[in-house]
Amino acid sequence: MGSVTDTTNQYAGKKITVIFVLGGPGSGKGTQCANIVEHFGYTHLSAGDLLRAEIKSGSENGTMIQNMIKEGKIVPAAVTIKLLQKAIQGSGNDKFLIDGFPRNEENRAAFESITGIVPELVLFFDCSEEEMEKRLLSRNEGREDDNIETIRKRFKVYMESSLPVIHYYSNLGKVRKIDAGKPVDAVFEDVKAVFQKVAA
Ligand SMILES: Nc1ncnc2c1ncn2[C@@H]1O[C@H](COP(=O)(O)OP(=O)(O)O)[C@@H](O)[C@H]1O
Ligand SMILES: Nc1ccn([C@@H]2O[C@H](COP(=O)(O)OP(=O)(O)O)[C@@H](O)[C@H]2O)c(=O)n1
Ligand SMILES: [Mg+2]
Repeated sequence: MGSVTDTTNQYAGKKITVIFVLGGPGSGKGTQCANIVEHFGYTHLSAGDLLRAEIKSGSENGTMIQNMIKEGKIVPAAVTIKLLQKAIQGSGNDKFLIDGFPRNEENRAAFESITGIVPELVLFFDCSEEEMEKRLLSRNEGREDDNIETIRKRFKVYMESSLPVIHYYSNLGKVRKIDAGKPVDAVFEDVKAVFQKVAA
């Protein structure tokens, strides 16, 4: 079941490895996860993507999720965790990058108590707000939250609620901090160095 020092997770009868990928909005989490998938065989689970898919599916939670994303707020943990559990169970893989989760203390504590899963590592993409803002404003994915008003709210939530989660894992010695302000390929060089050290 796992404890804070044991990263051998038994989940639904299977041994699995989980890496949390954290960093501010626009720090490059999704971009680097795509590279990691290609080179290291992980399955990428983006909490934001799962929530957006849930809105599109017409689920009863859809309107609530949509409103929260538009306001840059964090959706209740129970909702996001259910989506992550379904994705883990349906994947057939045993190695996961969980991108954009946990984003606050409620996410973190609920995930640990509901799933018993403890992350092997936390990749932290460290990037200046100025650079993140520039990237988000030119992301062009048609997202309802990539406008300057919502971006400012997301930065505030990041500073107040998400950074403490990174500090929590930092105190456990699990955080690998990456300078995410560099070009994509240079960031991936640093990411690769971390993954080459992760036990197979
Ligand atoms: N290192 C980088 N340098 C410049 N632009 C980047 C870099 N990494 C990602 N981007 C671009 O910035 C935007 C945000 O990246 P994304 O991976 O979606 O970040 P996140 O998932 O952390 O919000 C995208 O348009 C992406 O193409
Ligand atoms: N754990 C999470 C992750 C995302 N979200 C919501 O989804 C939005 C977009 O998350 P995302 O991870 O796709 O955003 P980026 O950091 O990739 O820009 C967040 O601002 C939250 O409103 C959430 O509520 N809980
Ligand atoms: Mg993303």
